[in-house]
Amino acid sequence: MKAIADTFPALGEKVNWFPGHMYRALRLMKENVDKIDCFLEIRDSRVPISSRNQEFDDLCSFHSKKKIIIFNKYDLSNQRVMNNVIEKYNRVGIDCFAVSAKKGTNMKDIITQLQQRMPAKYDTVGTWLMICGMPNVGKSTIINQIRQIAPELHNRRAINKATATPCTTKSVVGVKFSQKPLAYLVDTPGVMIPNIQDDETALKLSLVGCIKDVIPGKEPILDYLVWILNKQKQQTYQHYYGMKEPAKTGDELFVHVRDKFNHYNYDTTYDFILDDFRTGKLGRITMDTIDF
Ligand SMILES: Nc1nc2c(ncn2[C@@H]2O[C@H](COP(=O)(O)OP(=O)(O)OP(=O)(O)O)[C@@H](O)[C@H]2O)c(=O)[nH]1
Repeated sequence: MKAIADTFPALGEKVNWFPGHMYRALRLMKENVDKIDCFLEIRDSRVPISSRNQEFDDLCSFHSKKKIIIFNKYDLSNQRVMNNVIEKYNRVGIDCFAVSAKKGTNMKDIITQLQQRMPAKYDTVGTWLMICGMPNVGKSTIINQIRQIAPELHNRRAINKATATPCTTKSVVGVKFSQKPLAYLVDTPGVMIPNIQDDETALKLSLVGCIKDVIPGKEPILDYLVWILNKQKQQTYQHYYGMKEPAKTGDELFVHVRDKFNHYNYDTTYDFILDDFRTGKLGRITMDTIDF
C-alpha cells in the first residue's frame, strides 16, 4: 500500500469569509439577545468542534444566556466519535445532543427535550430559543422538522425552504413550535467565524459546505478530503469508485473518477466527488477529535 502523507497540502493564503450580511446578522443577534432565553447552537456532526462559533459563546456568556448545542447531520458522522464528544461535553456541563434532521433521528422527542431543558419563566410570554450556527449546518431543516412534528400547531407547512447553498436565510424569523407550554424558535442566518485560525479548519468547514467551495478552491478541498479519509482509514471511496488501492492525493482520485465516468469538464469531477462525500456515499466520518 502507498504511504499516506503526514500532512495535507497547505493553502497558499489564509481563508477569510465574513461577508457583510453575516456581520449584519451578528449585529441583529446582539440587538435581539435580550428577548431570548436560550441559544440553540446547531453544529455539524462531521466537524463538531470546528463548526463552533466563538462569537455565539461570547454572546451567551456576556448576556448570561443558556446554550444548548444540537449536533445535526448525525447520519453522516462517525457515531462512536460523536457519542464520545457528547459524553465529554456533558461531563463538563455542556448541554448537547445529536440529531439528524433529514433522516428524523432523535427528532421525535426534540420538542419534549427542549421543553424539559428550558421551561418557560412566564406562561404568557413563553420560552424564546434562538437558533444559530454556521451556514449550511441545517438550521432551516431543523426548524421545518420541528414545525412538522409540533403536536399543537395547525399550520405545519414548512416555512423555510432548505437548500444546499450556504447563507440562504437572510432575515430573522420567529416560529411558534409549542402552544402549551408556549415556545418560539427564532431563526438566524448562518454566521461564519470572522477569523479562521488555520488551514485545516478552513478546509474542514469547506468540505462540509459551511464555506463556499470557491473560497479555498475545489482542488485543495479534494486534497484534504483524500488525506483525511486515508488518515482515518475510511477508505470506502476506494471500493465505491473501484480503485485497486487508496489514492495518495486528491489529484489521483480526480484522474481516476474523471476517466472512469468520462467527465470532460474539470468542475464536473470535483462536484461529483464532493457531492458523493457530502451525501454520505463515501462513508460516515467525524473529522474533529476532542482533547479534554
Ligand atoms: N444528510 C443530512 N443532510 C442534512 C441534514 N440536515 C440538513 N441537511 C441538508 O443540509 C443542507 C443545508 O440545510 P439547511 O437547513 O438549508 O441549512 P441552514 O443552516 O439553514 O443553511 P443557511 O441558510 O445557508 O445558513 C440541505 O441540503 C439539507 O437537506 C441532516 O441531518 N442530514
